[in-house]
Amino acid sequence: MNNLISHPAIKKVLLTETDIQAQVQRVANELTEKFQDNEQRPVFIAALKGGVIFATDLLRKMPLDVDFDFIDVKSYSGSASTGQVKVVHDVNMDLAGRDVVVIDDIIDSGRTMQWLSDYFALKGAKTVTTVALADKREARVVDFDVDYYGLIVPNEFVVGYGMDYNNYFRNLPVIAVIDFDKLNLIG
Ligand SMILES: O=P(O)(O)OC[C@H]1O[C@H](OP(=O)(O)OP(=O)(O)O)[C@H](O)[C@@H]1O
Ligand code: HPA
Repeated sequence: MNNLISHPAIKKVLLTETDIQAQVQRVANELTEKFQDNEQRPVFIAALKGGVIFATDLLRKMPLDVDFDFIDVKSYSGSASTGQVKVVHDVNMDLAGRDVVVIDDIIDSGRTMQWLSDYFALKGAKTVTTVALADKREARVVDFDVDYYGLIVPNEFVVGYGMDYNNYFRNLPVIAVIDFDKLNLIG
């Protein structure tokens, strides 16, 4: 089987596995400090599919008692945002009065995280904290600042560690930039 990292459509590696884990550990420490004296367990909600790999690594680095749930939202087709966030699968938990922490892989236009933040507030969350591994802040089209992030990425389409191009490269263990001229070699 071919090595995914040496796939011709992978143009440049931005972060190695070791670099990623160092940033995940830093964010885990920051969140542990924030929630360690909470009386009630915070609810960590991972946004499917991209946010799951980051969320499972993050939670295992936090020595805290937490609730864990998922929401599946979609807004991308290939590398283009449709501009509309659609809920494919909703959370199961009652969020009224809870401290909610939303985890996603990347914030690009900012639409998804802003929408999720508003959505959980409408469901009655006491607080909503946003966390993303990658912050592509140059690409924002809405005015949104994430509370905690692992790294800032350039305004290019990135893949790996949960981030995909049409469901390819999610399981790439590094974070890399895709070569759009070689996308015909995918599949
Ligand atoms: O800031 P934005 O421009 O909204 O982009 C970020 C969102 O786009 C991706 O999700 P996608 O809709 O591709 O679903 P997926 O996680 O299942 O790949 C990513 O996982 C974020 O949720
Ligand atoms: O750069 C990106 N890569 C993967 N998924 C994404 N969703 C929004 N931006 C991106």
